[in-house]
Amino acid sequence: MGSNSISESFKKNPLNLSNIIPLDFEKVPTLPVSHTWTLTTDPPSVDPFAHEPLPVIDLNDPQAVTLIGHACEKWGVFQVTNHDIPISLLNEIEYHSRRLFALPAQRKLLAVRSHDGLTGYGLARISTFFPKLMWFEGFSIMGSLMEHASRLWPHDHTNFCNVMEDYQKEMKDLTERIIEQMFKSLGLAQDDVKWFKPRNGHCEPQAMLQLNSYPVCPDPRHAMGLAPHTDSSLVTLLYQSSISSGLQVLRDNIEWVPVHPIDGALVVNAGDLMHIISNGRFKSALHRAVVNKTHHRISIAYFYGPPRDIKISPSVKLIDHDHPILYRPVTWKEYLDAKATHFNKALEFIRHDVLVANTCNQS
Ligand SMILES: C=C1C[C@]23C[C@H]1CC[C@H]2[C@@]12CCC[C@@](C)(C(=O)O1)[C@H]2[C@@H]3C(=O)O
Ligand SMILES: O=C(O)CCC(=O)C(=O)O
Ligand SMILES: [Fe+2]
Repeated sequence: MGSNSISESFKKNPLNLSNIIPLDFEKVPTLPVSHTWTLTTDPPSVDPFAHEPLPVIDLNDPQAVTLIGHACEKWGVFQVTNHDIPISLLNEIEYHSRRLFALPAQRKLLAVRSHDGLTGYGLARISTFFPKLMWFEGFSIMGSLMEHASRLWPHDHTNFCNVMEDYQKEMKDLTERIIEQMFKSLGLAQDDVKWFKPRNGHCEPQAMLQLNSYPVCPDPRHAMGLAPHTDSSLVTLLYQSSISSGLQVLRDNIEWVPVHPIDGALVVNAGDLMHIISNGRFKSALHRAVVNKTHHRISIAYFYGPPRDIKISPSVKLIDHDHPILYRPVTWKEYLDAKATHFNKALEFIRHDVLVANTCNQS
């Protein structure tokens, strides 16, 4: 793979084993100190009628483009219905994810992610930035899966692999449909974002699939499922099974608002790269996942990003006297490098006006 593929970023920013290997959650009756957070994750005291609710958009709505634009400006997150992903496929991916996480810990560790790799079992990459560990285990998939899957199920991984592959194909098409609508709402046409779905098609987007598992937790108020972060992608599509909620979005920098699961709906997250292209017009929302005492929660995130070597920068159409350019061009790989060092300050690091300072630091 070329030096600008996102997996190069994981090689360059390897993790420590203690930030990869999850706890054997079934074996701990109480919350260990290593997983006890000082802040409580109490349910937000939001008056459901005090604010505009998080948008739910019917993709067949003739107004969909406008609605998506508004949702991205106000929230950076929304849910979509009528997306044409068969419910049977959503059920299947949930079934296979649950089957994976239900394996004994020792078995799962046979497929653990390497310290500089992407595919495999482990904690979230952002774990390094927090003093406490998360009540979380994940399985990341980028590119070929066979090797890891056959360690989990030596004789019986074909179904798992097929479902993961089908799901990624469907997600790619849907994500591109939604991105097209986002671009439209910004007034951008095919010619303004040439790398996106090029007609000759030799410029493949990079994407990765992440199965998230939040086991039942003995003390959810003092635990964290997935700590607050923004997604580094262009767009992330999240399927959260309707069994239990857990995803929350920070509204106006003040309060955590739950994203209630809607049967068969998908959550769309505008990522940091979309924020950059839109020159700050679209939010990439800070979100987190909390855990609970009764239900093992599963979610499946599909991160979509530009092809390697493609520099993402604010669209010239969105820059004018009143809207000066905010960010300098970055590839996804460069952005992930910045994220691996600066985490939630990565966007500040690539601000256009700090260009000189950064260049000096690197030399
Ligand atoms: C393509 C991506 C998106 C990454 C980084 C890279 C590979 C791993 C992804 C996740 C998956 C789990 C949540 C997250 C926050 C994490 O810790 O690792 C994601 C992160 C990001 O959105 O920054
Ligand atoms: O599990 C969730 O609801 C959130 C997952 C998430 O934010 C992610 O995978 O980036
Ligand atoms: Fe996320």
